[in-house]
Amino acid sequence: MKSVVEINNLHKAFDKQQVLQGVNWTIEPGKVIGLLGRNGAGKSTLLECLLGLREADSGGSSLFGHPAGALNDEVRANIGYVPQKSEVFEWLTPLQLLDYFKALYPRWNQAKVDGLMQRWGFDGDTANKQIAKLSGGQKQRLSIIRALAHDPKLLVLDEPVASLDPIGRRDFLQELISGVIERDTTVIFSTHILSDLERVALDVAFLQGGKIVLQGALDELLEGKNLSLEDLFFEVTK
Ligand SMILES: Nc1ncnc2c1ncn2[C@@H]1O[C@H](COP(=O)(O)OP(=O)(O)OP(=O)(O)O)[C@@H](O)[C@H]1O
Repeated sequence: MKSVVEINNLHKAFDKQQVLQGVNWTIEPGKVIGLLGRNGAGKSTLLECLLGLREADSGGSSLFGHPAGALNDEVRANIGYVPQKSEVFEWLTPLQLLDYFKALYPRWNQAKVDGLMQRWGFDGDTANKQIAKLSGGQKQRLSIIRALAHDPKLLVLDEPVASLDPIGRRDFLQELISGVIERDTTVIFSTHILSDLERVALDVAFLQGGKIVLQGALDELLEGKNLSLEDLFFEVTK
């Protein structure tokens, strides 16, 4: 089966700081992968390069067999992305934002959007409030709804739950488990919340020293070692 993501020898530096130093990473369809690494390890940079949103210095990424820097509309329509922080479109209201994106995508699951809007607190005034005036967690919820709305085949989430309260996190994980994983969507998400990751991710990948140093099925990585995921994190990233 064709890989959803294929990254070959990817390098990226900011000024003299080498952040990614030869990342090789292949992700097969239907995988749900948690991307782990210390603060500043380069997770956001890697996810941006992976999606073609940031140009690499050398090496490259391809998505569904197409170079990430030159994706056609059809491939683009199969990708959902939740950035760590997004400050674009802040002058719109949530309803206006979703209407705007609806017009851009050939496929749009309005029933899913309506359900999530209602369950995730956008059923009253909040839906018509300027996004700039929403809380950090409300903005993050909206960003997740936008990324799920077109039923993407590849979902990339950069610390999607960082601003969410415990109920918001539980709701998000439930949505991920029931709505996304069951449809065989490939999911890559970075997080520092290991307990959440253990609930949904079957695979983990560790970014350390500018490379993916360890990747595999979570249960296999922990099997027989008498280690928790936190222990493994310390061991791999120290
Ligand atoms: N636009 C930029 N200009 C200069 N340096 C940058 C830029 N973006 C990121 N960096 C640097 O690259 C390194 C990796 O940053 P990145 O945000 O990718 O890490 P991260 O693993 O996502 O961190 P965190 O877990 O804290 O979110 C950091 O040292 C950061 O300062």
